[in-house]
Amino acid sequence: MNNNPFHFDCKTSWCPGCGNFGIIEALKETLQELGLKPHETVAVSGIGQAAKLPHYINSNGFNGLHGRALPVALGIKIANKDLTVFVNSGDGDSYGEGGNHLIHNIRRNIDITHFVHNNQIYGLTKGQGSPTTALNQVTTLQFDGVKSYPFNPLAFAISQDCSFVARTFSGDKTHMKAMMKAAIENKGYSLLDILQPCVTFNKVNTFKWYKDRVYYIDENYDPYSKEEAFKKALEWDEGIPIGILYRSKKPTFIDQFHHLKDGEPLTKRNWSPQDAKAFMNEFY
Ligand SMILES: Cc1ncc(C[n+]2csc(CCOP(=O)(O)OP(=O)(O)O)c2C)c(N)n1
Repeated sequence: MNNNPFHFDCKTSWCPGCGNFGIIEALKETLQELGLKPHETVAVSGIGQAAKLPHYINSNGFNGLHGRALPVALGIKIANKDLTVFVNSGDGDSYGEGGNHLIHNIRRNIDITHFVHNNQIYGLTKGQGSPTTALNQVTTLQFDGVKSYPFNPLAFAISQDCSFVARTFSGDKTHMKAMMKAAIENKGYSLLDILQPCVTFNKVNTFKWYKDRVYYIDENYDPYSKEEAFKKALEWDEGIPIGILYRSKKPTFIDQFHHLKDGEPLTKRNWSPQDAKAFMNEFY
């Protein structure tokens, strides 16, 4: 008997040993420990193995098109600012097909949390190189190795003054929960990159590979220093820092529009045509 209100008794189509199991358990426990109720939360995703998560958790959910989780999450949050909205999607969905939305979500700073299940491969479509696959790594499609240079999501987010930038590892539940809690509590767009092995299609970045490299960021580290954060984000091969790399203080998207910020969530208002016009005028 599982007493977590976010627990949904169902079968998954994830492979035995997949990092997604640890991630969903950590997420359910974090949401419960934050005192949230399922009806107050929305899990949003795109397409992929990670993106199946909204099907397996007892919250509201929206499974969008590939790469389109962020604009859906943004729309939901604007429509009902009282909801806790989080995105769970893969590195392909988030940094490849959804890369353009990543840029503009960082700019807008909407108050949502983005959990990227980063297994450094396209899992659902059977092992092609993703934006975070290492250079020259042989995959099921790139027989001669990947010839595109890998994307560094954290360095990119830091360079754009993202509100919250952190990394964790799916083999460390305590750390994952601490990062998830901090990310959800942050007011603004929070990017949490979760290193996660794909046991079937990525034979390089295994549990052991990550375990041998990850190290905790020192507790005296100052996440408000952009220079330090950038240096941390560039570390990889000899040691992979996990923890909060960067925070920046800036207003959220909703806080900058009094029509959105003040009063009831949009979904609870009685709209007259004049109200709707005034509302739209603020945006254009
Ligand atoms: C526009 C579009 N392009 C490509 C696809 C095919 N496709 C579906 S899922 C996927 C890869 C998913 O990989 P990732 O986001 O890393 O998640 P994972 O399955 O590894 O969890 C691709 C390429 C699609 N459905 N739509």
